[in-house]
Amino acid sequence: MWCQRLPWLLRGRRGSTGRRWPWLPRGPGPVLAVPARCHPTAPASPCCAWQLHRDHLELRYGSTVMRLDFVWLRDHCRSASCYNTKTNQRSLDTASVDLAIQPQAVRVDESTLFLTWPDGHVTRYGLQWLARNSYEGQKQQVMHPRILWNAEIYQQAQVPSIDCRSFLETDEGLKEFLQNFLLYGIAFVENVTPTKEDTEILAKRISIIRETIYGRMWYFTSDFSRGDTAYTKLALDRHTDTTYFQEPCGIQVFHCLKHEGTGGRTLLVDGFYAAERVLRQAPEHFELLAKVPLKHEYVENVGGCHNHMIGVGPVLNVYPWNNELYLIRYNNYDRAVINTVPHDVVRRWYHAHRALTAELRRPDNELWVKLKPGKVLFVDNWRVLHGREAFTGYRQLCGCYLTRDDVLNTARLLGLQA
Ligand SMILES: C[N+](C)(C)CCCC[C@H](N)C(=O)O
Ligand SMILES: O=C(O)CCC(=O)C(=O)O
Ligand SMILES: [Fe+2]
Repeated sequence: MWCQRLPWLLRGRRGSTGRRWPWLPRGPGPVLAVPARCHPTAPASPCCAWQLHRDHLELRYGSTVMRLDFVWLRDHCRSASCYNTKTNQRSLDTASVDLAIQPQAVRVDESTLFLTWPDGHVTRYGLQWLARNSYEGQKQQVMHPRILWNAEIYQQAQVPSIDCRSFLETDEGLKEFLQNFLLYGIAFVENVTPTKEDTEILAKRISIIRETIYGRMWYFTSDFSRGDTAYTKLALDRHTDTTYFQEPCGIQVFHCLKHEGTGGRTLLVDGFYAAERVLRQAPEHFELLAKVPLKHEYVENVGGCHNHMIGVGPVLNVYPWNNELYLIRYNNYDRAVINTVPHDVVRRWYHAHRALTAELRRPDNELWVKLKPGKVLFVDNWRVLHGREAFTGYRQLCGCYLTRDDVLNTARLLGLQA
C-alpha cells in the first residue's frame, strides 16, 4: 500500500520544513520516467503530494485525494486550442485523444499542475480547480444546499413572504425569494393582484412557463371539466404532480383567486425530510424506493380531452455519485399497475412504501396553509408534496408549472448555489 509510506498521510498536513519526500511508484516497475514526490508548498497553501500510476495521477491537495485519469486530464485541458473561453465550450475533439495517453512530464508548483503530453502540448490546471472539479471533490459536496423541515422547523424559521413589488422590481427581492425557495422547497409572494394575468407575470419573472396538457396558465374549479379529482371538491391526500411525465414538472405555482365556502386548506409536506428519516431508520427501505422503477399513468377521456401519459422512475431519485436525493415521485392516485417489479421484491417494496407513507403522514410533518387571494405559493414539485382539504362552495385556483432548469438558471445568475 503506497499510502503507508506517504509522509503526508502519516503526518496529516505537510510540515513547514519544505523538505521533499522522494517517492517511487510501486508495482511492477516504474511506468513513467517522472518521479512522483510531495512538493513543498507556500506555507499558506494546502499541502500537495502526487504520484503517477499507469493510467492516472494521484494528487493530494489539502484533505482531498484525487485520482485523475490521464485521458480525463487531456480532455479537460483549458488551453486556448482546447477550450473556447468566450463560449465556455470544448474545442478539443475528445475522440482524437489516444485512450492510452500518458504525460511525458509532470510538474506541480504551489498552485498549478503542469502536464506535457507526447506531442508537446502543455496543459495547466489550477489545483483549486482540480479539487473542486474532481470526482472526489464533487462527492464531498452537495449539489443543492437545503433545510429539511417539519411543521415546527418551518414555522420557527419564520421565513418571510416576499412583497410582490420587491419580487418584480428588485434583484434583492427576487434573490431572497429564490433563496427561500431553494432552501425550503416552498416560497410565497404576497400583495399580488388576484388575476391570472398578474400570476403569469410573477411566474415569468423566474422562469419559462411549462405548458402541459393542462395548458399554460390554468384556472380550475370543481367543475370536473377534466378527468382528475383535482377538479372536484374532494380532499386530496399529499402527492406530487405529473408523476406520469418522464420528467415531472419542477415547480408548481398556486394562486387561489376566490373561495366562498369552507375547508379547502392546502397541505404541504417536505418529502425529503420524510425520506431522510426513512434512510436513518431503515436504509434498506430507502434503497428499495431508490432502485425499484415504477410507472405512473394519466388516462383521461372526459369531454374533448383524451390523454394517455406514462412516466417511469423510482419513488426516490438520487444522484449516483453521492446518494443525494433530488426528486421524489409520490402519487398514490396516479401510480400505475406494478408490473416492472419481480415477485420476490414486490412485498418488500410495499413495506418500504408504507414506511415512507407513515413518515409523510406524521401530523408533525404537515404544514397547513389557507391560500388567500393575493398570496401566491410556489412549490418545488420534486421535493414538497401538496394536498388539500375537502371544501364547500365556489373555489377558483389559477397557476402554472415552471421548468425547473429555468428557475435554477435564474437563481445561479443571482449568485445562488442551485
Ligand atoms: C394543477 N392542475 C389542476 C392543472 C392539474 C392537476 C393534475 C392532477 C394530477 N392528478 C397530478 O397529480 O398530476
Ligand atoms: O385544489 C388544490 O388546492 C390543489 C389540487 C391539486 O393537487 C393540484 O391542482 O395539483
Ligand atoms: Fe396536485
